[in-house]
Amino acid sequence: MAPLKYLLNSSVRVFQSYTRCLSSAVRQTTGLCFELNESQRALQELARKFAREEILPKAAYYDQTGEYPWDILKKAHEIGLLNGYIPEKYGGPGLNMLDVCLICEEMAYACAGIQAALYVSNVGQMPVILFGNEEQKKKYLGRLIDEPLTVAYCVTEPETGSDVAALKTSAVKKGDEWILNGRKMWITNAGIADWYFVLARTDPNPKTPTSKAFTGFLVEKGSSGIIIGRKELNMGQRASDTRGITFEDVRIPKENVLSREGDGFKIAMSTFDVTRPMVGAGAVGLAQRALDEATKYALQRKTFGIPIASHQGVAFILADMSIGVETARLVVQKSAWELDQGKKNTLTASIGKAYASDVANKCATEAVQIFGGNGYNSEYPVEKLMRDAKIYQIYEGTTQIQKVIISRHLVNAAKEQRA
Ligand SMILES: CCCCCCCC(=O)SCCNC(=O)CCNC(=O)[C@H](O)C(C)(C)COP(=O)(O)OP(=O)(O)OC[C@H]1O[C@@H](n2cnc3c(N)ncnc32)[C@H](O)[C@@H]1OP(=O)(O)O
Repeated sequence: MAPLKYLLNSSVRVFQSYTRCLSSAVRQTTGLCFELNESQRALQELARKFAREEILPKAAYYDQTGEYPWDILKKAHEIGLLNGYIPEKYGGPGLNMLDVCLICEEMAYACAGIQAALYVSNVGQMPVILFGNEEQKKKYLGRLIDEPLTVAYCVTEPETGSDVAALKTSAVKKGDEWILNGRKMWITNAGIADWYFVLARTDPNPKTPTSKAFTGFLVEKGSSGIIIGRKELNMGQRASDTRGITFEDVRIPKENVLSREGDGFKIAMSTFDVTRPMVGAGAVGLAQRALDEATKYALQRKTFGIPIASHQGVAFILADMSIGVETARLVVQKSAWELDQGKKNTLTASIGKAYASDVANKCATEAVQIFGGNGYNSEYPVEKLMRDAKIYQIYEGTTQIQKVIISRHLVNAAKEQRA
Protein backbone atom coordinates (compact mmCIF):
# COMPACT_ATOMS: atom_id res chain seq x y z
CA MET A 1 0.00 0.00 0.00
CA ALA A 2 2.83 2.42 0.76
CA PRO A 3 3.87 3.13 -2.85
CA LEU A 4 0.26 3.62 -3.90
CA LYS A 5 -0.35 5.94 -1.00
CA TYR A 6 2.75 7.93 -1.88
CA LEU A 7 1.76 8.12 -5.51
CA LEU A 8 -1.74 9.21 -4.66
CA ASN A 9 -0.61 11.80 -2.14
CA SER A 10 1.88 13.30 -4.54
CA SER A 11 -0.72 13.27 -7.29
CA VAL A 12 -3.09 15.20 -5.05
CA ARG A 13 -0.38 17.79 -4.43
CA VAL A 14 0.38 18.12 -8.14
CA PHE A 15 -3.30 18.34 -8.84
CA GLN A 16 -3.84 21.04 -6.22
CA SER A 17 -1.01 23.18 -7.55
CA TYR A 18 -2.31 22.79 -11.10
CA THR A 19 -5.72 23.83 -9.90
CA ARG A 20 -4.36 26.98 -8.34
CA CYS A 21 -2.33 27.89 -11.46
CA LEU A 22 -5.02 27.13 -13.93
CA SER A 23 -8.17 28.16 -12.15
CA SER A 24 -8.05 31.76 -13.33
CA ALA A 25 -7.25 30.70 -16.89
CA VAL A 26 -10.09 28.20 -16.83
CA ARG A 27 -12.54 30.82 -15.64
CA GLN A 28 -11.61 33.04 -18.56
CA THR A 29 -12.17 30.27 -21.12
CA THR A 30 -14.58 31.34 -23.80
CA GLY A 31 -16.14 29.34 -26.59
CA LEU A 32 -16.47 25.59 -26.81
CA CYS A 33 -13.68 23.31 -25.68
CA PHE A 34 -14.13 19.56 -25.30
CA GLU A 35 -10.69 18.88 -23.83
CA LEU A 36 -9.93 18.40 -20.16
CA ASN A 37 -7.18 20.67 -18.90
CA GLU A 38 -4.02 19.31 -17.32
CA SER A 39 -5.31 19.45 -13.74
CA GLN A 40 -8.53 17.68 -14.72
CA ARG A 41 -6.59 14.96 -16.50
CA ALA A 42 -4.39 14.49 -13.43
CA LEU A 43 -7.44 14.24 -11.21
CA GLN A 44 -9.16 11.82 -13.57
CA GLU A 45 -6.03 9.65 -13.63
CA LEU A 46 -5.82 9.68 -9.85
CA ALA A 47 -9.49 8.77 -9.44
CA ARG A 48 -9.22 6.05 -12.10
CA LYS A 49 -6.21 4.47 -10.43
CA PHE A 50 -7.92 4.52 -7.06
CA ALA A 51 -11.18 3.15 -8.45
CA ARG A 52 -9.56 0.33 -10.41
CA GLU A 53 -7.18 -0.71 -7.60
CA GLU A 54 -9.22 -0.08 -4.47
CA ILE A 55 -12.89 -0.26 -5.46
CA LEU A 56 -13.26 -2.63 -8.39
CA PRO A 57 -11.69 -5.72 -6.76
CA LYS A 58 -14.04 -5.34 -3.78
CA ALA A 59 -17.24 -4.52 -5.68
CA ALA A 60 -18.60 -8.07 -5.66
CA TYR A 61 -17.87 -8.49 -1.94
CA TYR A 62 -19.76 -5.37 -0.91
CA ASP A 63 -22.58 -6.19 -3.32
CA GLN A 64 -23.00 -9.64 -1.80
CA THR A 65 -22.63 -8.68 1.85
CA GLY A 66 -24.30 -5.27 1.75
CA GLU A 67 -21.70 -4.08 4.27
CA TYR A 68 -20.72 -0.44 4.29
CA PRO A 69 -17.28 -0.01 2.60
CA TRP A 70 -15.56 1.77 5.50
CA ASP A 71 -12.08 0.70 4.40
CA ILE A 72 -12.58 2.31 1.00
CA LEU A 73 -14.14 5.43 2.50
CA LYS A 74 -11.13 5.86 4.77
CA LYS A 75 -8.63 5.49 1.92
CA ALA A 76 -10.57 7.83 -0.35
CA HIS A 77 -10.70 10.36 2.47
CA GLU A 78 -6.98 10.04 3.11
CA ILE A 79 -6.04 10.91 -0.44
CA GLY A 80 -8.59 13.68 -0.84
CA LEU A 81 -11.08 12.04 -3.19
CA LEU A 82 -14.09 12.74 -0.98
CA ASN A 83 -15.83 16.01 -0.18
CA GLY A 84 -14.28 17.62 -3.26
CA TYR A 85 -16.76 20.50 -3.41
CA ILE A 86 -15.97 21.77 0.08
CA PRO A 87 -14.18 25.12 -0.42
CA GLU A 88 -10.52 25.46 0.50
CA LYS A 89 -11.52 28.05 3.09
CA TYR A 90 -13.06 25.24 5.14
CA GLY A 91 -10.21 22.82 4.55
CA GLY A 92 -11.63 21.13 1.46
CA PRO A 93 -10.03 20.60 -1.95
CA GLY A 94 -12.23 23.35 -3.45
CA LEU A 95 -12.85 21.46 -6.67
CA ASN A 96 -15.39 22.65 -9.16
CA MET A 97 -18.34 20.46 -10.13
CA LEU A 98 -16.78 19.24 -13.37
CA ASP A 99 -13.84 17.95 -11.34
CA VAL A 100 -16.18 16.23 -8.90
CA CYS A 101 -18.05 14.64 -11.79
CA LEU A 102 -14.80 13.20 -13.15
CA ILE A 103 -14.24 11.47 -9.80
CA CYS A 104 -17.84 10.22 -9.63
CA GLU A 105 -17.64 8.72 -13.11
CA GLU A 106 -14.42 6.87 -12.36
CA MET A 107 -15.69 5.51 -9.06
CA ALA A 108 -19.05 4.40 -10.47
CA TYR A 109 -17.22 2.66 -13.31
CA ALA A 110 -15.67 0.45 -10.64
CA CYS A 111 -18.83 0.07 -8.53
CA ALA A 112 -21.92 2.27 -8.60
CA GLY A 113 -22.96 1.05 -5.15
CA ILE A 114 -19.67 1.96 -3.50
CA GLN A 115 -19.60 5.28 -5.36
CA ALA A 116 -23.09 6.09 -4.07
CA ALA A 117 -22.13 5.02 -0.55
CA LEU A 118 -19.13 7.35 -0.64
CA TYR A 119 -20.70 10.25 -2.50
CA VAL A 120 -24.15 10.55 -0.97
CA SER A 121 -22.45 12.57 1.76
CA ASN A 122 -21.93 15.24 -0.87
CA VAL A 123 -25.71 15.49 -1.19
CA GLY A 124 -26.07 15.89 2.58
CA GLN A 125 -23.31 18.47 2.89
CA MET A 126 -24.41 20.54 -0.15
CA PRO A 127 -27.09 22.55 1.74
CA VAL A 128 -24.37 23.68 4.15
CA ILE A 129 -21.93 24.55 1.37
CA LEU A 130 -24.62 26.54 -0.43
CA PHE A 131 -26.53 28.09 2.48
CA GLY A 132 -24.64 27.58 5.74
CA ASN A 133 -23.34 30.52 7.77
CA GLU A 134 -19.67 30.74 8.75
CA GLU A 135 -20.15 28.88 12.03
CA GLN A 136 -22.10 26.07 10.42
CA LYS A 137 -19.62 25.68 7.60
CA LYS A 138 -16.64 25.57 9.93
CA LYS A 139 -18.29 23.12 12.28
CA TYR A 140 -20.07 20.73 9.94
CA LEU A 141 -17.84 20.84 6.85
CA GLY A 142 -14.67 20.98 8.96
CA ARG A 143 -15.55 17.69 10.62
CA LEU A 144 -15.84 15.97 7.26
CA ILE A 145 -12.38 17.12 6.32
CA ASP A 146 -10.84 16.11 9.64
CA GLU A 147 -12.31 12.62 9.74
CA PRO A 148 -13.78 10.07 7.33
CA LEU A 149 -17.40 10.71 8.31
CA THR A 150 -20.63 10.51 6.40
CA VAL A 151 -23.73 12.68 6.17
CA ALA A 152 -27.34 11.97 5.21
CA TYR A 153 -29.83 14.08 3.25
CA CYS A 154 -33.25 13.50 4.81
CA VAL A 155 -36.01 14.74 2.54
CA THR A 156 -37.93 11.70 1.22
CA GLU A 157 -40.74 10.24 3.33
CA PRO A 158 -42.72 6.99 3.17
CA GLU A 159 -45.50 8.70 1.23
CA THR A 160 -43.56 11.58 -0.24
CA GLY A 161 -40.84 10.94 -2.79
CA SER A 162 -41.41 12.96 -5.94
CA ASP A 163 -43.70 15.58 -4.42
CA VAL A 164 -41.38 17.17 -1.89
CA ALA A 165 -43.91 19.87 -0.98
CA ALA A 166 -46.23 17.18 0.41
CA LEU A 167 -43.84 16.05 3.13
CA LYS A 168 -45.28 15.71 6.62
CA THR A 169 -42.29 15.96 8.93
CA SER A 170 -42.77 19.07 11.02
CA ALA A 171 -40.75 21.31 13.28
CA VAL A 172 -42.23 23.64 15.84
CA LYS A 173 -40.38 26.51 17.51
CA LYS A 174 -40.19 26.34 21.30
CA GLY A 175 -38.06 29.03 22.90
CA ASP A 176 -34.54 28.74 21.50
CA GLU A 177 -35.17 25.31 20.06
CA TRP A 178 -37.12 23.55 17.37
CA ILE A 179 -38.95 20.30 18.07
CA LEU A 180 -38.78 17.90 15.13
CA ASN A 181 -41.27 15.10 14.49
CA GLY A 182 -41.74 12.85 11.49
CA ARG A 183 -40.58 9.89 9.50
CA LYS A 184 -38.16 9.81 6.60
CA MET A 185 -37.64 6.88 4.24
CA TRP A 186 -35.02 5.64 1.76
CA ILE A 187 -32.37 7.71 3.45
CA THR A 188 -28.92 6.75 2.26
CA ASN A 189 -26.37 6.74 5.10
CA ALA A 190 -29.17 6.97 7.69
CA GLY A 191 -27.53 4.42 9.97
CA ILE A 192 -23.99 5.75 9.75
CA ALA A 193 -24.28 9.51 9.36
CA ASP A 194 -22.47 11.88 11.69
CA TRP A 195 -25.13 14.51 11.05
CA TYR A 196 -28.26 14.92 8.99
CA PHE A 197 -29.74 17.59 6.78
CA VAL A 198 -33.49 17.40 7.48
CA LEU A 199 -36.24 19.21 5.60
CA ALA A 200 -39.36 19.83 7.68
CA ARG A 201 -42.55 21.82 7.38
CA THR A 202 -42.45 24.77 9.75
CA ASP A 203 -45.56 26.61 8.64
CA PRO A 204 -48.66 24.42 9.04
CA ASN A 205 -50.90 26.79 7.11
CA PRO A 206 -51.70 24.97 3.84
CA LYS A 207 -52.07 28.33 2.10
CA THR A 208 -48.45 29.32 2.77
CA PRO A 209 -46.46 29.18 -0.49
CA THR A 210 -44.15 26.18 -0.78
CA SER A 211 -41.15 28.49 -0.99
CA LYS A 212 -41.90 29.74 2.56
CA ALA A 213 -43.41 26.73 4.34
CA PHE A 214 -40.32 24.56 4.96
CA THR A 215 -37.09 24.93 6.86
CA GLY A 216 -33.79 23.06 6.58
CA PHE A 217 -32.14 21.82 9.80
CA LEU A 218 -28.82 20.31 10.74
CA VAL A 219 -29.38 17.46 13.18
CA GLU A 220 -26.61 15.78 15.14
CA LYS A 221 -26.40 11.99 15.20
CA GLY A 222 -27.35 10.49 18.51
CA SER A 223 -29.77 13.31 19.35
CA SER A 224 -32.41 12.04 21.72
CA GLY A 225 -35.52 10.90 19.79
CA ILE A 226 -33.79 9.67 16.63
CA ILE A 227 -34.81 6.11 15.77
CA ILE A 228 -32.90 4.43 12.97
CA GLY A 229 -34.72 1.81 10.89
CA ARG A 230 -33.41 -1.50 9.58
CA LYS A 231 -31.09 -1.60 6.59
CA GLU A 232 -33.20 -2.04 3.48
CA LEU A 233 -32.33 -4.92 1.17
CA ASN A 234 -32.25 -3.30 -2.22
CA MET A 235 -31.98 -4.77 -5.70
CA GLY A 236 -28.74 -2.95 -6.52
CA GLN A 237 -26.21 -0.47 -5.16
CA ARG A 238 -26.27 -2.70 -2.12
CA ALA A 239 -23.14 -1.28 -0.48
CA SER A 240 -25.03 1.87 0.39
CA ASP A 241 -26.74 2.07 3.75
CA THR A 242 -30.41 2.83 3.05
CA ARG A 243 -32.88 3.05 5.93
CA GLY A 244 -35.90 4.75 7.34
CA ILE A 245 -35.37 7.23 10.16
CA THR A 246 -37.89 8.54 12.66
CA PHE A 247 -37.66 11.79 14.60
CA GLU A 248 -39.63 11.86 17.84
CA ASP A 249 -39.53 15.20 19.64
CA VAL A 250 -35.93 15.75 18.58
CA ARG A 251 -34.69 19.06 19.96
CA ILE A 252 -32.68 21.18 17.56
CA PRO A 253 -30.95 24.38 18.71
CA LYS A 254 -31.93 27.46 16.72
CA GLU A 255 -28.29 27.79 15.57
CA ASN A 256 -28.89 24.69 13.43
CA VAL A 257 -31.44 26.31 11.16
CA LEU A 258 -29.94 26.64 7.70
CA SER A 259 -30.28 30.06 6.17
CA ARG A 260 -33.62 31.39 7.47
CA GLU A 261 -36.88 29.87 8.63
CA GLY A 262 -38.96 29.19 5.52
CA ASP A 263 -36.02 28.83 3.11
CA GLY A 264 -35.93 25.02 3.24
CA PHE A 265 -37.67 24.16 -0.02
CA LYS A 266 -35.38 26.38 -2.07
CA ILE A 267 -32.37 24.95 -0.24
CA ALA A 268 -33.48 21.42 -1.17
CA MET A 269 -34.13 22.36 -4.80
CA SER A 270 -30.89 24.30 -5.20
CA THR A 271 -29.06 21.30 -3.76
CA PHE A 272 -30.46 19.10 -6.54
CA ASP A 273 -29.09 21.50 -9.15
CA VAL A 274 -25.62 20.77 -7.80
CA THR A 275 -25.98 17.09 -7.01
CA ARG A 276 -27.83 15.89 -10.12
CA PRO A 277 -24.69 16.34 -12.28
CA MET A 278 -22.81 14.08 -9.81
CA VAL A 279 -25.51 11.44 -10.05
CA GLY A 280 -25.54 11.75 -13.84
CA ALA A 281 -21.77 11.29 -13.87
CA GLY A 282 -22.16 8.10 -11.84
CA ALA A 283 -24.64 6.82 -14.42
CA VAL A 284 -22.17 7.61 -17.21
CA GLY A 285 -19.48 5.67 -15.36
CA LEU A 286 -21.72 2.62 -15.11
CA ALA A 287 -22.70 2.91 -18.79
CA GLN A 288 -19.05 3.12 -19.85
CA ARG A 289 -18.26 0.03 -17.80
CA ALA A 290 -21.13 -1.86 -19.47
CA LEU A 291 -19.82 -0.85 -22.88
CA ASP A 292 -16.24 -1.86 -22.06
CA GLU A 293 -17.27 -5.22 -20.60
CA ALA A 294 -19.56 -5.95 -23.54
CA THR A 295 -16.93 -4.99 -26.13
CA LYS A 296 -14.27 -7.14 -24.47
CA TYR A 297 -16.63 -10.09 -24.28
CA ALA A 298 -17.83 -9.64 -27.86
CA LEU A 299 -14.24 -9.95 -29.06
CA GLN A 300 -13.57 -13.12 -27.04
CA ARG A 301 -16.82 -14.98 -27.56
CA LYS A 302 -17.18 -16.79 -30.87
CA THR A 303 -20.28 -18.06 -32.67
CA PHE A 304 -20.48 -19.43 -36.18
CA GLY A 305 -16.66 -19.45 -36.18
CA ILE A 306 -16.13 -15.72 -35.62
CA PRO A 307 -16.11 -13.33 -32.63
CA ILE A 308 -19.65 -12.12 -31.98
CA ALA A 309 -18.39 -8.53 -32.39
CA SER A 310 -18.08 -9.35 -36.09
CA HIS A 311 -21.81 -10.00 -36.36
CA GLN A 312 -23.51 -6.79 -37.33
CA GLY A 313 -26.36 -7.50 -34.91
CA VAL A 314 -23.93 -7.33 -32.00
CA ALA A 315 -21.66 -4.64 -33.44
CA PHE A 316 -24.61 -2.27 -33.83
CA ILE A 317 -25.64 -2.81 -30.22
CA LEU A 318 -22.14 -1.76 -29.19
CA ALA A 319 -22.32 1.26 -31.48
CA ASP A 320 -25.64 2.34 -29.94
CA MET A 321 -24.20 1.94 -26.45
CA SER A 322 -21.26 4.11 -27.44
CA ILE A 323 -23.57 6.80 -28.83
CA GLY A 324 -25.36 6.83 -25.49
CA VAL A 325 -22.22 7.00 -23.35
CA GLU A 326 -20.66 9.79 -25.37
CA THR A 327 -23.77 11.98 -25.51
CA ALA A 328 -24.71 11.38 -21.87
CA ARG A 329 -21.22 12.40 -20.76
CA LEU A 330 -21.41 15.58 -22.81
CA VAL A 331 -24.69 16.77 -21.36
CA VAL A 332 -23.80 15.81 -17.79
CA GLN A 333 -20.50 17.64 -18.09
CA LYS A 334 -22.29 20.63 -19.60
CA SER A 335 -24.61 20.78 -16.59
CA ALA A 336 -21.57 20.74 -14.27
CA TRP A 337 -19.76 23.32 -16.39
CA GLU A 338 -22.75 25.68 -16.29
CA LEU A 339 -22.70 25.50 -12.52
CA ASP A 340 -18.97 26.20 -12.47
CA GLN A 341 -19.58 29.26 -14.65
CA GLY A 342 -22.07 30.55 -12.08
CA LYS A 343 -25.05 29.91 -14.36
CA LYS A 344 -28.38 28.46 -13.21
CA ASN A 345 -28.22 24.85 -14.45
CA THR A 346 -31.58 23.44 -13.36
CA LEU A 347 -32.56 22.56 -16.94
CA THR A 348 -29.34 20.85 -18.00
CA ALA A 349 -28.98 19.13 -14.62
CA SER A 350 -32.37 17.49 -15.19
CA ILE A 351 -31.66 16.69 -18.86
CA GLY A 352 -28.30 15.16 -17.94
CA LYS A 353 -29.61 13.19 -14.98
CA ALA A 354 -32.61 11.82 -16.90
CA TYR A 355 -30.67 11.00 -20.03
CA ALA A 356 -27.61 9.47 -18.34
CA SER A 357 -29.87 7.31 -16.15
CA ASP A 358 -31.69 5.95 -19.19
CA VAL A 359 -28.39 5.39 -21.02
CA ALA A 360 -26.99 3.51 -18.01
CA ASN A 361 -30.02 1.22 -17.97
CA LYS A 362 -29.95 0.67 -21.71
CA CYS A 363 -26.21 -0.06 -21.72
CA ALA A 364 -26.43 -2.43 -18.76
CA THR A 365 -29.36 -4.31 -20.32
CA GLU A 366 -27.57 -4.55 -23.68
CA ALA A 367 -24.39 -5.75 -21.97
CA VAL A 368 -26.38 -8.58 -20.41
CA GLN A 369 -27.82 -9.35 -23.85
CA ILE A 370 -24.36 -9.53 -25.41
CA PHE A 371 -23.13 -11.81 -22.63
CA GLY A 372 -26.17 -14.02 -23.23
CA GLY A 373 -26.69 -16.70 -20.57
CA ASN A 374 -23.45 -15.67 -18.90
CA GLY A 375 -24.78 -12.15 -18.55
CA TYR A 376 -27.62 -13.44 -16.42
CA ASN A 377 -25.21 -15.09 -14.01
CA SER A 378 -23.50 -13.49 -11.05
CA GLU A 379 -20.11 -15.01 -12.01
CA TYR A 380 -19.94 -12.29 -14.66
CA PRO A 381 -19.95 -8.55 -13.91
CA VAL A 382 -22.85 -7.34 -16.02
CA GLU A 383 -25.86 -8.63 -14.06
CA LYS A 384 -24.70 -6.41 -11.19
CA LEU A 385 -24.47 -3.47 -13.58
CA MET A 386 -28.09 -4.04 -14.56
CA ARG A 387 -29.22 -4.20 -10.92
CA ASP A 388 -27.14 -1.15 -9.98
CA ALA A 389 -28.39 0.90 -12.95
CA LYS A 390 -32.09 0.90 -12.10
CA ILE A 391 -31.95 3.24 -9.13
CA TYR A 392 -30.42 6.00 -11.27
CA GLN A 393 -33.87 6.43 -12.82
CA ILE A 394 -35.38 6.81 -9.34
CA TYR A 395 -33.15 8.56 -6.81
CA GLU A 396 -32.35 12.26 -6.93
CA GLY A 397 -35.71 12.65 -8.68
CA THR A 398 -37.24 10.08 -11.01
CA THR A 399 -36.86 10.36 -14.77
CA GLN A 400 -40.47 11.51 -14.87
CA ILE A 401 -39.78 14.30 -12.34
CA GLN A 402 -36.82 15.45 -14.45
CA LYS A 403 -39.23 15.64 -17.38
CA VAL A 404 -41.64 17.72 -15.27
CA ILE A 405 -38.80 20.15 -14.58
CA ILE A 406 -37.63 20.19 -18.21
CA SER A 407 -41.11 20.71 -19.65
CA ARG A 408 -41.91 23.48 -17.14
CA HIS A 409 -38.75 25.27 -18.26
CA LEU A 410 -39.83 25.03 -21.88
CA VAL A 411 -43.31 26.32 -21.15
CA ASN A 412 -42.06 29.17 -18.95
CA ALA A 413 -39.46 30.21 -21.53
CA ALA A 414 -42.11 30.20 -24.26
CA LYS A 415 -44.44 32.29 -22.09
CA GLU A 416 -41.67 34.79 -21.36
CA GLN A 417 -40.93 35.11 -25.07
CA ARG A 418 -44.59 35.77 -25.81
CA ALA A 419 -44.94 38.40 -23.08
C1 LIG B 1 -24.29 9.74 -5.12
C2 LIG B 1 -25.68 9.47 -5.30
C3 LIG B 1 -26.52 9.35 -4.09
C4 LIG B 1 -27.93 9.59 -4.37
C5 LIG B 1 -28.76 9.69 -3.15
C6 LIG B 1 -30.18 9.90 -3.44
C7 LIG B 1 -30.74 11.03 -2.64
C8 LIG B 1 -32.13 11.35 -3.08
O1 LIG B 1 -32.71 10.67 -3.86
S1 LIG B 1 -32.82 12.71 -2.45
C9 LIG B 1 -34.52 12.68 -2.92
C10 LIG B 1 -34.80 12.94 -4.36
N1 LIG B 1 -36.05 13.59 -4.50
C11 LIG B 1 -36.26 14.44 -5.48
O2 LIG B 1 -35.43 14.66 -6.34
C12 LIG B 1 -37.57 15.15 -5.44
C13 LIG B 1 -38.13 15.46 -6.78
N2 LIG B 1 -39.08 16.54 -6.71
C14 LIG B 1 -38.72 17.81 -6.96
O3 LIG B 1 -37.60 18.10 -7.37
C15 LIG B 1 -39.76 18.89 -6.66
O4 LIG B 1 -40.76 18.40 -5.79
C16 LIG B 1 -40.41 19.48 -7.93
C17 LIG B 1 -39.40 19.95 -8.95
C18 LIG B 1 -41.32 18.50 -8.58
C19 LIG B 1 -41.04 20.77 -7.40
O5 LIG B 1 -42.32 20.89 -7.65
P1 LIG B 1 -43.35 21.94 -6.97
O6 LIG B 1 -43.83 21.45 -5.67
O7 LIG B 1 -44.35 22.15 -8.04
O8 LIG B 1 -42.51 23.24 -6.68
P2 LIG B 1 -42.32 24.54 -7.61
O9 LIG B 1 -43.62 25.26 -7.73
O10 LIG B 1 -41.63 24.16 -8.87
O11 LIG B 1 -41.33 25.41 -6.75
C20 LIG B 1 -41.68 25.95 -5.49
C21 LIG B 1 -40.70 27.05 -5.17
O12 LIG B 1 -39.36 26.51 -5.19
C22 LIG B 1 -38.57 27.22 -6.13
N3 LIG B 1 -37.67 26.32 -6.85
C23 LIG B 1 -38.02 25.23 -7.59
N4 LIG B 1 -36.92 24.69 -8.14
C24 LIG B 1 -35.89 25.45 -7.75
C25 LIG B 1 -34.49 25.39 -7.99
N5 LIG B 1 -33.95 24.42 -8.77
N6 LIG B 1 -33.68 26.32 -7.43
C26 LIG B 1 -34.22 27.31 -6.64
N7 LIG B 1 -35.54 27.40 -6.38
C27 LIG B 1 -36.36 26.48 -6.92
C28 LIG B 1 -39.57 27.85 -7.11
O13 LIG B 1 -39.05 28.99 -7.75
C29 LIG B 1 -40.72 28.17 -6.19
O14 LIG B 1 -40.44 29.36 -5.48
P3 LIG B 1 -41.35 30.71 -5.69
O15 LIG B 1 -42.71 30.33 -5.24
O16 LIG B 1 -40.69 31.73 -4.82
O17 LIG B 1 -41.29 31.02 -7.15
